[in-house]
Amino acid sequence: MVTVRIGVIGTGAIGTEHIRRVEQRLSGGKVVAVTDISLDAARRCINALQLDARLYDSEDDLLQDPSIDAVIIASSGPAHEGSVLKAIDAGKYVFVEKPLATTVNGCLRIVQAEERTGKRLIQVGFMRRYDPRYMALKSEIKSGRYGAPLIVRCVHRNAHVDERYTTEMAVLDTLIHEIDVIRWLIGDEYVSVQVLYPRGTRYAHARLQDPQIFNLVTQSGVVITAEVFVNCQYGYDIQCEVVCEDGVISITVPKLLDIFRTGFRAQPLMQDWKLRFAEAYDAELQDFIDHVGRGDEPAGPSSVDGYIATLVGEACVLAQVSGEWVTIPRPEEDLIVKDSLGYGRL
Ligand SMILES: NC(=O)C1=CN([C@@H]2O[C@H](COP(=O)(O)OP(=O)(O)OC[C@H]3O[C@@H](n4cnc5c(N)ncnc54)[C@H](O)[C@@H]3O)[C@@H](O)[C@H]2O)C=CC1
Ligand SMILES: O=C1[C@H](O)[C@H](O)[C@@H](O)[C@H](O)[C@H]1O
Repeated sequence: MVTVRIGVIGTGAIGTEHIRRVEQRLSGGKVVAVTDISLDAARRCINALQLDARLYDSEDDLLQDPSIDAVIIASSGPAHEGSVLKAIDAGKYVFVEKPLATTVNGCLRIVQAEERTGKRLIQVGFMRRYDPRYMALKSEIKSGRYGAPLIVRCVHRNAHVDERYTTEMAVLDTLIHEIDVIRWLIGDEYVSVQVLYPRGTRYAHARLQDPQIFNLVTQSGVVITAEVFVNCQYGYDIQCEVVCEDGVISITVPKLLDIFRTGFRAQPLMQDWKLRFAEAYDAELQDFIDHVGRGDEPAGPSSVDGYIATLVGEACVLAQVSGEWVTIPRPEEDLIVKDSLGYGRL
């Protein structure tokens, strides 16, 4: 096992978190280079984490460094396609935050470019597949003890978002986690989607519909109701309940503490994704580093998973605009075959 030398493109919120975990918590990896479209952001990250890493003026320069084995792409979503394609061209392994790309065609360009190399290079940051609660939920469903899944109810609530967050971002920035993790949980593909807009909260800015309810149907007829509410005020609340023929299985809200005081019992709630999914982020990146360090191909969520998530996401955006039920195109047949052969399946 060699130490995987990592370059990071995008040193914002999650980029900095990923660098911190590689440097301070995980094994087998070292961040040796960083870049960001804002060099100040990259310098702040190097200083804050006291990194022994080279600052590159651009991703092009970073990707030309032959000593770099792999890159973590944690820039803003619209930038992912270009960076991933350049990284594939430079022969680097790639861990890319979701979404793989913000358009279906962009995802297909990536899948085809990766395929031309003859090996798997990409892992997508769908970390919920590595969350102990989602893993336990999947294991219970797969056991068959509860019969077939019939209905899935999800809640994805953030306390607040800022003015940059738009109605459409509720899909490729937020709901995309449910889109990926539910198809992984129940092993089924989506066929249609409808969006409902309940009465809007006064806390949402003028250009944001909030909350939103996404109703999705799968090939086997499972109905998924996913609530996205990004100004819920009280905290970061991620829920998932699977109703099966012989029982109901749901993910519990993680308990930090039980606080007792006169007349009250309270449990503090997590306020954002960093803490709620800390174990999952560590596990997904450790998995990536372990595979690359052994000379194996990444085995986590694949470029095909990223393509399918954006394909479904595009249909969700159409449903947001039309207010009608939208048919979700079937993923390209050969890609499904490849994916069904365990390509990127955990
Ligand atoms: N898996 C998860 O739970 C989470 C995933 N994300 C994803 O991670 C990505 C980044 O999100 P945040 O860190 O919250 O955003 P952020 O805005 O805090 O950071 C993005 C960084 O990328 C840089 N950047 C933008 N365009 C660039 C380009 N073309 N080249 C290089 N750097 C560029 C920006 O200057 C900024 O420093 C997004 O795709 C987001 O969806 C974010 C939060 C949680
Ligand atoms: O990927 C993420 C985070 O994991 C949160 O769940 C979302 O609410 C956020 O919008 C997104 O960036």
